[in-house]
Amino acid sequence: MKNLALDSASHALFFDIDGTLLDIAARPDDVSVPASLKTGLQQLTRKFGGALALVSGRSIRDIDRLFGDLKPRASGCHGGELRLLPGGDVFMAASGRLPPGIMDNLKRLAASHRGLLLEDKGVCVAVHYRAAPTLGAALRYELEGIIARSGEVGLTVLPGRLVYEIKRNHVDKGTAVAAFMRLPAFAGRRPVFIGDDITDIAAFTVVKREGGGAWSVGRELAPATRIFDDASDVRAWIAAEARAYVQGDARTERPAAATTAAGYGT
Ligand SMILES: O=P(O)(O)OC[C@H]1O[C@H](O[C@H]2O[C@H](CO)[C@@H](O)[C@H](O)[C@H]2O)[C@H](O)[C@@H](O)[C@@H]1O
Ligand SMILES: [Mg+2]
Repeated sequence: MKNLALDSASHALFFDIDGTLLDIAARPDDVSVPASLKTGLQQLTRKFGGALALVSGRSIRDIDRLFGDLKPRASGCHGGELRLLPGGDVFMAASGRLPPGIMDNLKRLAASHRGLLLEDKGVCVAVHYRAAPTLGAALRYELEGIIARSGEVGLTVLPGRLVYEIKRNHVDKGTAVAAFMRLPAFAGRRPVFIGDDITDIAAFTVVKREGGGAWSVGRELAPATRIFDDASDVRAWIAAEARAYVQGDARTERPAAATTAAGYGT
């Protein structure tokens, strides 16, 4: 773990989930969320005056299944869903579910290839091929064909870690970060985004434009500067930052600005 002290009064934090906070597992449901991570994120949220959000390809419903009571500010489905306030309402930044015709074709495709797993997330869908890694390029070709033949415009195939995501192309993790940065709890702060995948590059680009930090996990992902070795390295950093806050370490901490009684800004 590197020594990366951030000023909690002037930075905002954004975390990707899979591969960044959580270790990669064979299937989406196989991941585990350590209790210490939930506690650490809760403490960091207070430390940074509420300026913390999870920005994921998972749906917010799935994020809540994993993180339980935390109910953080979050974006799901690669910018397609937004929950701007902790525990608040989720609204769709992308326009509706994928058309039934496309879903039917995706189901047929998944049923005809051993090892494919369809994850229907509502405003986006993931086609996982971790159990059939050699399908990669051919699968992408098939997916682009399904979209083209549907006549639906504005959809894109986004490659991730042994997965292709089908999503609306007017939203991404960058549009999600920009939406959070307009909120009072975030405005004027320098955003730091931590992510592990090419699906995070849109967010890296936005935080760099805002004068913030783009930190990747496990590999170089321009324009990010690689900082963390893996997800356990990120979790250790969160735990250390949270510990310093709880212990009131006078050398690194300043009172968080504009927090409510619950510790969350607006
Ligand atoms: O943006 P993220 O928070 O990183 O989410 C990206 C996708 O993560 C999940 O899939 C990935 O992680 C799984 C569990 O480790 C793994 O089995 C799979 O191969 C990975 O692609 C999630 O299932 C997707 O919905 C997210 O979009
Ligand atoms: Mg990730």
